[in-house]
Amino acid sequence: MVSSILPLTLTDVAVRRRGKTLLGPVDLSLEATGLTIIIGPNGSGKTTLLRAMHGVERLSTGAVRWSVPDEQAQHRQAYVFQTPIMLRRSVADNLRYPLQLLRLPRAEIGARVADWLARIGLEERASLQATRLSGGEKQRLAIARALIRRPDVLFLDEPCANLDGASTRAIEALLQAALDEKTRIIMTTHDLGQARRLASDAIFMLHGVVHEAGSAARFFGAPCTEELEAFFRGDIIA
Ligand SMILES: Nc1ncnc2c1ncn2[C@@H]1O[C@H](COP(=O)(O)OP(=O)(O)OP(=O)(O)O)[C@@H](O)[C@H]1O
Repeated sequence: MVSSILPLTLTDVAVRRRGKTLLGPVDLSLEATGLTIIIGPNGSGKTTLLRAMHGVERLSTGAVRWSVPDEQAQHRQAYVFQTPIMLRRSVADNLRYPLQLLRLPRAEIGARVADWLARIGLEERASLQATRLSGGEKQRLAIARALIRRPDVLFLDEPCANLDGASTRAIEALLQAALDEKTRIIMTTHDLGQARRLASDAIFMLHGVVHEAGSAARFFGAPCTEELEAFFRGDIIA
């Protein structure tokens, strides 16, 4: 494996639509390892920031750079949406598809699919149409379908929105295993408990800009701004 596509650097990144600034200016650098949590009130720009990092949001100014050329970096990252999108195929075929696109040998595809079916506990449902799975199962499958390609970086937008405790735990276990395998994870969440459980570093978005950022211990233990303290208390932030 060639060296990581990280660090990721955002320089003066802004996204404006119809005269309104949705994001920025943002200057950020994300190191090679760990899990970054992006938190903030509704509409603060979390998803826009995530999409900008992934290269799917048209920038009005600035640049997003990886340590390798953009095209290479694109191939080595994956993005999982808040509402998982299932191919109208079986559960196993949903896992097989990204590997077929990579033109991996059949035996390798078979082995990886079997491994991931077991990891997400869906071996018995391998031939079921994926659209029939429950919300939690769909999200596990969507994450597995992203990780099966072994990306350097996994972006997740609110992966546990609307999921119960058991489903959330199952997804957090998947993310922890991915971290152990050195996948870099960058995700948004509204769940502060989840943020504390998973983050190695965190970003607090407010009104489209990074209001505060830092290592998890400092960020959660000793927030620097009144707004972040208020957000942790559950106050409404204007
Ligand atoms: N394509 C677009 N055109 C115009 N406005 C947009 C567009 N996409 C997002 N917005 C607006 O940009 C702002 C930031 O949206 P974004 O989805 O990034 O926020 P968020 O922090 O992820 O919010 P939430 O927590 O509700 O998911 C919001 O006010 C949203 O309505």
